[in-house]
Amino acid sequence: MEIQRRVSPRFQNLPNGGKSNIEKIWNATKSRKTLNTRVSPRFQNLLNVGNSNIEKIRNATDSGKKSNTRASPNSKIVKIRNETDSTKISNTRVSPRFQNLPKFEKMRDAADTRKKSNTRVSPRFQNLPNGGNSNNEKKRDAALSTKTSNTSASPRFQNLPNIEKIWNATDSRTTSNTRVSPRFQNLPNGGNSNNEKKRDATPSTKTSNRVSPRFQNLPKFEKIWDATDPRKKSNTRVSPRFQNLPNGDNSNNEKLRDATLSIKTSNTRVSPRFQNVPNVDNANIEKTWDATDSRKTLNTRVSPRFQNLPNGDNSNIEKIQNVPDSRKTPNTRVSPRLQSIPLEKRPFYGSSQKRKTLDDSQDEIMVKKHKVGNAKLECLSNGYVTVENDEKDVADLQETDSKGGKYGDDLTSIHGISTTMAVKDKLRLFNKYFLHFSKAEDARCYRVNGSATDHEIANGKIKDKEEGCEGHVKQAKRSKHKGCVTKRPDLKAISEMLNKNEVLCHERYFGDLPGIEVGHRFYSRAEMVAVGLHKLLQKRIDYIGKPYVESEYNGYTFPLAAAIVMSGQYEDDFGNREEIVYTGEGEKDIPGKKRQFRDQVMRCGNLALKNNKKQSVPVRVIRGHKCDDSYSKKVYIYDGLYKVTGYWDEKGVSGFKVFKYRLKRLRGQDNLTSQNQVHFVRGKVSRVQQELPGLVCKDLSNGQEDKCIPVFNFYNPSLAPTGFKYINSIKLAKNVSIPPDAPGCNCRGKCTNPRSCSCAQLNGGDFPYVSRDGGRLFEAKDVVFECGPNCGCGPECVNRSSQQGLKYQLEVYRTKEKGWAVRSSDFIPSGAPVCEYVGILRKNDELEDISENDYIFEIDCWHTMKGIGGRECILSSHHDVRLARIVLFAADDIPRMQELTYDYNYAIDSVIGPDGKTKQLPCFCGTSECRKRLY
Ligand SMILES: C[S@@+](CC[C@H](N)C(=O)[O-])C[C@H]1O[C@@H](n2cnc3c(N)ncnc32)[C@H](O)[C@@H]1O
Repeated sequence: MEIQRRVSPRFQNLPNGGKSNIEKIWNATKSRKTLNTRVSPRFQNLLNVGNSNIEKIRNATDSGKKSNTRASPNSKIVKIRNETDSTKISNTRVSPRFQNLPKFEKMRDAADTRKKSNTRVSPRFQNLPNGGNSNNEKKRDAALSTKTSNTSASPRFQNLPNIEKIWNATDSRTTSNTRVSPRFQNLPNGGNSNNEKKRDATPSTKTSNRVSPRFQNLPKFEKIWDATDPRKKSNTRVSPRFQNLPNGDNSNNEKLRDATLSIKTSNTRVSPRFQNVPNVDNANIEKTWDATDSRKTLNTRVSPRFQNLPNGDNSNIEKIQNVPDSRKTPNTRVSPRLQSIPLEKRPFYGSSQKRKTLDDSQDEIMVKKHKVGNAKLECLSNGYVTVENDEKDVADLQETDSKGGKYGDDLTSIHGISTTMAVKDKLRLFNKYFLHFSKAEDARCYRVNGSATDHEIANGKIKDKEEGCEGHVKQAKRSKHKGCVTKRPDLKAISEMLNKNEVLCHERYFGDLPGIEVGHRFYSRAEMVAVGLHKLLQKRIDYIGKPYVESEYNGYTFPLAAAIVMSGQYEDDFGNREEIVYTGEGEKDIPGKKRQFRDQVMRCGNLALKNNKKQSVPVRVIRGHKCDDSYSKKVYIYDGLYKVTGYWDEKGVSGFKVFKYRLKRLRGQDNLTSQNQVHFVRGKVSRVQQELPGLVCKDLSNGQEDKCIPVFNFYNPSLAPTGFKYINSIKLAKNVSIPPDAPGCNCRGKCTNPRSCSCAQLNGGDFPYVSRDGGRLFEAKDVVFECGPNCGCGPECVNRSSQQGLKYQLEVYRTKEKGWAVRSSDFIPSGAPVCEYVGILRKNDELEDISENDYIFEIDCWHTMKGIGGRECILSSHHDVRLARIVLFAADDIPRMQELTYDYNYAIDSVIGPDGKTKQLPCFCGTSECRKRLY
């Protein structure tokens, strides 16, 4: 890049005109910082803040950070970090230990190894005679000065929290060479005379020649690296092993080596991200990062995303609880700009859940969750349904509403997280397991048949042994019929959650569930179990056989039904919007089949519904429909509370006795609308677009996409978006260039074997996507390495998931208060790539008036690498993280026609206008988590 030729004044007197690698890196880093996508893209500038349904799958924990872009509350910090760490980037000397790691790892590693290969002469020694200027001397000197620099933070960092100082000090050590070691400061001439320096250098030379037997087989560079790397605040620490040794044996080198070793042993530690994920492949990339990076100190923080994962990873939570308060929250890294803002008002780059779970009373979360179960008591004792009197229904529903919800005020939130968010989090957890088991399934299928997945088999994509293994297909079909072996990841996911007590409501209870509105869609029965809406996977009637606590149900007769599913499986079911005739359960020949083979009996669920009628206890009704979008091929919609108004028995279609129940929908509830009904039908735009009301543009992409992108404006049908040019790939400003294509993998067709695919290796030894639904991101990654132009695989390869154009039928529409927005008339599954954030890639200093520009997106993979969500950095053609593509992924399953949003997470009061005054913008996202102001 042109900018690489710029040499910092600091270094202009250095050998080679300062064009050493480090210089180039330094300059490149600066250029990285200035690179921005100035976006006037297709949807990205249309995405509004809100539900964050487009976010990184890695949860809302660290969502947002869009504010970093322009408001950039912490951009300064990010820049410092970039400056220091990015020196790593172009260091081409890579420790042999890491040569097989992805380039990115190498970069990181290289940063720390740069001293060993540092052929630059410390300015301090440039005047020494050649003899004193030997490379070894220089290296030793560098090592020494590096060590000492750990003891004090560069003035640049003195206002940063400790963690930052350490981090920055670590990486800034190269520049600290000019500082005088405190050891020498009292010497004549400040200890700076060359002779002194030489004298000082000599003893350390001697000691450094002594190599612990443990290290004698290591390459020399490694030894030096071990000894010199100052990550190692631990340099000053003496390993307990050595503390009692006589001084002679207690040499610094030994200590250093020991410290190094202890760092190395941390390789066996698993990144907190993975510790709780069952059977997860503990990607080397993570381990290496943990082991080699001084940012390790951050490992003590556990992302709230994972705190509720299996086993609770208590050890890490303990760590959090034990760290000083100042480090418990993301406030550990605070831009100087924000330091004057009180702690509670500082921007928080994550979900409110994260903020909450990091405080001291997080244990209450589970307690409160259990409390949700108390709702049963309240509903029952309210007796708010009377079968005879509809007016009373309304009154009772209103009464409970006015109390702040049917479950009382304390149950409208769970530890400060709205119940809506709690439900969302559970579904995210479910999806995480789902993708995990889908991934395992991919691997299993690869082992069995080389490539085909069961999903492909089930979808009929694999028909014969040419494409898949015939035996495997037959086996899959057989097991499906027997119902004995299930490979369905949704069932595995829910059993995992049940085993680990991770479902939202452990007890069943009656009435509405907080956080689940009428119209809520679930894409399998398993999801309903996860949130406690209907807790039986197989049965249609979810009932309570006897009360959990007798005293809570004075006088009520059990069993009592809590919820029923109408899935159209019963030949005798009938229902419209307000009234249902529901067939009792049992006595079918094959579970899951329709046919009755003997008389039904009045027990279990059937008896429960009868008791519901007698005691006026309402039942939740869920309507199931066929749905191609869904992995279960069904979708289940919550339709609200119904009362049982009558029951009888009759001869069913099969000639046997069946029980029938008439249920009537309680009044005063939201109705299912075209927005929340599953049978929402919108004609495919291509055919009926002319007739669609509000259509102001047939195809915003002007034919650049395979699918047209219509624009609707129901508020002003003559107003289409203006000042907008659609592009479908990043454009480069004149002075920005993209690196040459990286070498590719040697796979053919589709990449399937992670061991032989070099791109999978770059991703830590596995593919980042699961094959399901055309590729879904399995989990959030720091950087995703996709296959590129030099790879042998074809365009259908799963590791090109974000390169395959728009997969979903997007449309732009005008909102009432937020300007233009985007939604999809297709269902989007979690982890699916939605679209790329494209625009013109410019350098910072070429952006004018950024305070007035809402569409700038700073490209900086530190966001994703540090768990900041909202987007994913993708490298495909080249491997330069500074110029990664930014792709937006679905964080959750996104129902049709729901606005696509991500949380910009602006810090309140962080946006300053051109007049120097704070700018304010009310937020209209309408979510339960709304902070009321955008900024
Ligand atoms: C990147 S643009 C999004 C596209 C924008 N809606 C448009 O029509 O151009 C961000 C701007 O959208 C508007 N916006 C997005 N989300 C909003 C929200 N929740 N409340 C209010 N305004 C919002 C604000 O004007 C914000 O500055």
